Amino acid sequence: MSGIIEIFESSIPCLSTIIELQEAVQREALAFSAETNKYLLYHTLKQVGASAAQRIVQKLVEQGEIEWDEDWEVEQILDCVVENGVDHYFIKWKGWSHKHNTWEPKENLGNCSALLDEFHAKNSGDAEQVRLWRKRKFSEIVDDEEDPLEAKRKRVDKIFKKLTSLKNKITPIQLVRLSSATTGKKPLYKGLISGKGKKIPKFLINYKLLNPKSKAYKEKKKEILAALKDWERELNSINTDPAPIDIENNVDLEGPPENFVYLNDYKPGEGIEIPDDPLVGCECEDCYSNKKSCCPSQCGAVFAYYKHKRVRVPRGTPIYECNKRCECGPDCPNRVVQQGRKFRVCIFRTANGRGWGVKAMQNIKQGSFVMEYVGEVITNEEAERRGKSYDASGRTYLFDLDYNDGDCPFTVDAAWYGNVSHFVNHSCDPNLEVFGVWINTLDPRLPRIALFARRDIEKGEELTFDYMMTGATYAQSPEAGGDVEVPVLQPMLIDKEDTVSETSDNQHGESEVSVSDSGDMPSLIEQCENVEEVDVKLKGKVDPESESNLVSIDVGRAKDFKEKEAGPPVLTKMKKSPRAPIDEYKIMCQCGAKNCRKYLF
Ligand SMILES: C[S@@+](CC[C@H](N)C(=O)[O-])C[C@H]1O[C@@H](n2cnc3c(N)ncnc32)[C@H](O)[C@@H]1O
Repeated sequence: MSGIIEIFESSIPCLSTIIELQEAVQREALAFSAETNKYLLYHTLKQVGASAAQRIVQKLVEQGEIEWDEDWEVEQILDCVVENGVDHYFIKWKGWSHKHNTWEPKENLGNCSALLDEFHAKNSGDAEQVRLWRKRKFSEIVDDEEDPLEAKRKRVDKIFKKLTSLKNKITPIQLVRLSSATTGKKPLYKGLISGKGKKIPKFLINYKLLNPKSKAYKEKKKEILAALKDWERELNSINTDPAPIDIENNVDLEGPPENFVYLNDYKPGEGIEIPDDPLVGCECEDCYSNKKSCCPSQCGAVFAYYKHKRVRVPRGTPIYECNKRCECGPDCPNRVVQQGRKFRVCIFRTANGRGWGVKAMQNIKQGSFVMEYVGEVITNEEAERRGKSYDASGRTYLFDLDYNDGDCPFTVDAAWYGNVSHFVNHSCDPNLEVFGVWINTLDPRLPRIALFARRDIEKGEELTFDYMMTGATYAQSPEAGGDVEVPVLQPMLIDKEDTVSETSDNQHGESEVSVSDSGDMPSLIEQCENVEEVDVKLKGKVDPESESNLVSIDVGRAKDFKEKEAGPPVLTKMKKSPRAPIDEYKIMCQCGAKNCRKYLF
C-alpha cells in the first residue's frame, strides 16, 4: 500500500497544512500517491487563484522546471474601475476567448505599460466624466451574464489540466513556495527554492498553532470564529428557507470556504434553460381527498405525502407536487419541497478528517423533508470536463440527474454554487434519502433533488446520504408494518391505462400506495410542450420485477462497485470519470457505519 493510506496510518495532526503534511511524509519516508499529489496541486492552485497561478507557471518556465507552449499575454484592456483605491482592469487574454476575460489589479499588469497607455489614451475625454466612470462599482458593471468567479475557475482548471499532463511533474510544495515568492504575501516557508535533488528547505511552521493551549492558537481561533460568524450572517441573509443555518468549528482552525457562493435554487449553466411554467395545474378543492385527479395522478404517479406532509412512498418514487398553476393554497399537503427547509441545521467541522459536515439542530421525524440539493445545472459534457479535475482533487459535488436508461443529459454541480447540502457528507448507513421532485419544471430530465429523513433523526445527529445509493429497487414501507414491498414507479413510463391509486388504509388510517387500472386519465405530460422529447412508449403494466419501472438517477461513474451490478440504481450522486481506473480514485470512507463499503468512490 502506498500514498494516502500510509498517511492516514501515520497520524498526521489534523491541523497540518499542505507543507506540514509534505514534511511529515518525507520524514516518515513515505510518498504521496499520484492522486494525492494531484489533489494537493489542485487545491493549491485554487487557493492561490488564477492570476497567481499564471505567474507561478511563468516562474517555473523561467527556472527551466517545465516547458509551457502558451503564455499569458494581455491582448487588450477593455475596461477599468477603481475599487478600494486600487485600479482594476478588465483583460482579454491572448489565445483565450472572451469567456475567460478577468478583472486584474494594476499590479498584475507589470509589463503592459504600452497597452495601459493605449487604453488610457483612448478613454481620456472629459476629466470629470473619466473620474466618475472609473469610480463605478464592480457590481454596477459586471452584468448578469458575466461570472468572474466562473472565468477564474475555468482558468485554474485549465492550468491544472495542463500542469498534470506535463512530463515533469510539479509538486504542490513547489507551487506553495513559488506562490509566496510571486504574490508577495507573507511567505509560508523559509528557505531555498529547491530544484530537483536539492535538500528540502526548512519550513517555517508555527508549531504553536498546533497546540490548542497556546496563546497563538487561541488568538487565531478567535479570528477564525469571527470569520465564521460573518459567514453565518452572510449565509442567513441569502438563505430563503424558513429555518436558519448555524456554523460551528470546535475542531481546528479552518475558516469559511473560499470561492463558495450560496444559492437557494438551481443556477442554469451555460446554454441551459430551466422552464418554470408548468402550463397546467389542478383545480382540487382539497388535494389530499382528491388524490385521484390531483397533479401526481395526472402524471401517472402516486400522491407522495401524508396529510402532515411526510413522504409516504419509497425512495426512488417520483414526486409531483402541486405547482403555481394549481388552485390550492400553501397549506396543501402536496406542497412540501417548494416550502423549503424547515429544520434548523448546523454546518460543523468534523473531527475525523471529512472536512465540513451538516448536523440536525432539532429532532426530525422519519419522512420529513430536510433539504434540497441545489447547484449549477450543467450539461453532461461539461460535467465530464469538470469531473476530471474534481476526481483528481478527491472531492466531488456532481450529482447526475441521470434517469432510466443511464443517459444523463444534466448534472447538478454544487462545487462552487450551492446551499447547505454542499456540506452533507456520505454515509454507507445514511439517515437521508433522495427523491426526484417535479414542481414548476415538468421537464422529466430536470427533477429537483430532495433529501428526506430515512428514519427519525435526533437533534445533534450528523445528516448524511449515500453517495452511491444503488441496488434496492424496493423499499420497505415502514407505514405498512415494515415488510410490505412497494413498487417504485418510473415517471412517464407507465401504461396510460395503468394509473396509480390508493387502496387500503394503513394503521394510521392513511391510505397505502398501490397500482391499479383506472381507465383513461389525461396525462399532464401529454399536455406538455416537450411531449415529443419524452419517452412515453407504452410499457405495459407496472411490473414490480422490472427494472424499467424504476426511476434511476444514477451515481454516474462509480461503476466498479459490486453493489451497482446487483441492481439498477436509484436517484443518486457523485460522478467519477468512466475512463479512470478505480484504483486511482480510492478514497477511504470515514463514515464509521458497520456496513461501510470502505471506499467513497
Ligand atoms: C459533497 S462534499 C461534502 C462536504 C465536504 N466534507 C466539505 O468539507 O466540503 C464531498 C466530499 O467530502 C468528503 N467526504 C464526504 N463523506 C465522506 C466520508 N464518509 N468519508 C471520507 N470523506 C468524505 C470527501 O472529500 C468528498 O469528496
